[in-house]
Amino acid sequence: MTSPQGRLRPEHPHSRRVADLADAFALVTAGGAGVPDDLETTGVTVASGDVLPGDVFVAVPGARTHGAAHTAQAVASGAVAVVTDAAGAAVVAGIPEAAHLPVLLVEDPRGVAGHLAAWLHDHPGRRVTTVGVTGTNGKTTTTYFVEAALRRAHEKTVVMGTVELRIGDEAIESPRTTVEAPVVQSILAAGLERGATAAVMEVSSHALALGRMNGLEVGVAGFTNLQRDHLDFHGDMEGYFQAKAQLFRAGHAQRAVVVVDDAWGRRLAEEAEVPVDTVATHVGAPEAATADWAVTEADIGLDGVGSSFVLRGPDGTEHRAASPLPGLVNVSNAALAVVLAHRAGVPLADAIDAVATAHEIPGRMERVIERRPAPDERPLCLVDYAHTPDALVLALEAVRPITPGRLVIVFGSDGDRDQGKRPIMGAIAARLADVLVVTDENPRSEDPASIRAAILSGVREERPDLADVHEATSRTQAIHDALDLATETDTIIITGKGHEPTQEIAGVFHRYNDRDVLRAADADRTARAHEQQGQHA
Ligand SMILES: CC(=O)N[C@H]1[C@@H](OP(=O)(O)OP(=O)(O)OC[C@H]2O[C@@H](n3ccc(=O)[nH]c3=O)[C@H](O)[C@@H]2O)O[C@H](CO)[C@@H](O)[C@@H]1O[C@H](C)C(=O)N[C@@H](C)C(=O)N[C@H](CCC(=O)O)C(=O)O
Ligand SMILES: Nc1ncnc2c1ncn2[C@@H]1O[C@H](COP(=O)(O)OP(=O)(O)OP(=O)(O)O)[C@@H](O)[C@H]1O
Repeated sequence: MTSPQGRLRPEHPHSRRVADLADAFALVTAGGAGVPDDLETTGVTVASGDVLPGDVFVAVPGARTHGAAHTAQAVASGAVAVVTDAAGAAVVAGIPEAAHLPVLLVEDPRGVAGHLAAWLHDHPGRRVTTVGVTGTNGKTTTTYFVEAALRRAHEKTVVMGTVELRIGDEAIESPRTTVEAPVVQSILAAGLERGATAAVMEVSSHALALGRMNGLEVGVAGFTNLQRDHLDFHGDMEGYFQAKAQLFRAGHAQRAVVVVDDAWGRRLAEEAEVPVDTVATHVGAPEAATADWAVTEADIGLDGVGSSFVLRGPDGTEHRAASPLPGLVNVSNAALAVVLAHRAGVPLADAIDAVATAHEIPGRMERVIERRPAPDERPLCLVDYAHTPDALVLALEAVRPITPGRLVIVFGSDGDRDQGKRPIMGAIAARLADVLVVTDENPRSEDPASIRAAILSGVREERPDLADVHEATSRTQAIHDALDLATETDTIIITGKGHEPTQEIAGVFHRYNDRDVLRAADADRTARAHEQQGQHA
């Protein structure tokens, strides 16, 4: 079966000789067998399940398996050659289906994969305007803000991120925040083929640590912030910072825009190897005096939801701007996006105008049910992706000012991920929300009840009597419970899963989406109300 990513490959890919690829990267063949002179390739992949006929299969050693062990599947799908390390070549030598294939040796197959793909597709990243956004929180929101601005100057754009992979209006679900390096290159190549002239992408720390950006030098790199997350992978904050910092080295970006609200951003701006625009987004903070760009005023509550703000530019000129989404964090994201898009060539006024009206960002403070008075009587219901302690604080603080009644939160915490944050998240919710419904997020291989217990231990620190604290053993039930508990003056915020289309429980991905469940629960209540009215009539 072809991976859906195949749909975002170029329809008419460059065809290049495998011998030229070997020459270009000084690759030697394992065991002395040569590369047939007329052997051509049209694609590169690191995943055997994604191979299309004509691909070079780059077999990468991983934490779980060596890609080389999956060469038979790659061959069956039409791989024409294998690039791998010595250990991989030894594995391939034992696979009869691969006996006819040239095997090219390289020390670091994962590191070279993006460069091979960039070479094959003739460096598509050099022929489109590119923006990459990294940081713990705000990547998705900022990316969509930037895309809205880029669209003022480019008819067709490419978006790659957590929510989707999209060329113009053609989108597929994204398997992760940043796809493998050869996929980045083939999507850019497909974008160019279909007339896209600009691309904006989210860049995760995993991507930087695992070479997924190799082969691409983005035009402008953006940094939002660095907060506790992914310590299971990076070990400590220093390791996490160093991974992010790679995007700001020569060869990875031409220039950068860095939010300097936190100490990590200030350090990054100092250590970056490329020209940097600094942006201070906290009104009155000391950084505002020295940053190139600064938010000098911000008012929450524009249209009852978003915020208006003033952005001072490097020449001292003040620009009136706005964020369409609630909370000061989105002022931060909007300010960063405006400067990123401007540095990527969009006139400043157009960038400001476009960002101010970029409402639709899936699962990011998404307004799913509007506040409605009786007879319907519904609370305002938001779906938000906050899944780190800092993001949770900011999300709850953003929603408090637009909540006349009680703040109701439905939340959980991921299984098989940083365990330390569970009680911290519980304590934050207990402190900043009024009513808590503790439930599951993606339990993965863990026992869901023990994850909830860890969250509840943090809740108890703040609220020993567990008043207004509920536990629901399914997320769907939790959402129904929240709707039962809330009245029209309350706000329900469902955090942690955002746009996610599935819930992973015990190794199985179930179709699940907070927004859809919320809408169904809302429709269910409406139907029940009508039924009751019918009975009373
Ligand atoms: C920690 C991490 O990122 N691991 C990635 C890493 O896994 P790994 O080194 O263990 O690789 P492996 O599974 O042993 O496989 C080795 C090689 O064999 C290949 N293979 C494997 C099986 C097979 O049948 N056929 C095949 O070809 C794989 O494609 C791979 O190239 O390399 C694999 C492919 O090369 C990735 O699939 C895998 O991402 C896993 C799925 C993952 O969950 N990554 C997450 C943590 C991630 O990257 N998240 C960030 C966002 C984080 C955030 O901000 O929230 C992201 O960018 O999405
Ligand atoms: N600039 C910011 N600073 C802190 N928190 C933020 C910021 N922007 C957004 N958030 C919070 O973090 C959550 C995630 O936002 P968003 O999806 O834009 O970030 P992300 O970096 O893409 O996260 P992920 O990589 O986990 O998808 C939001 O729902 C919001 O609550």
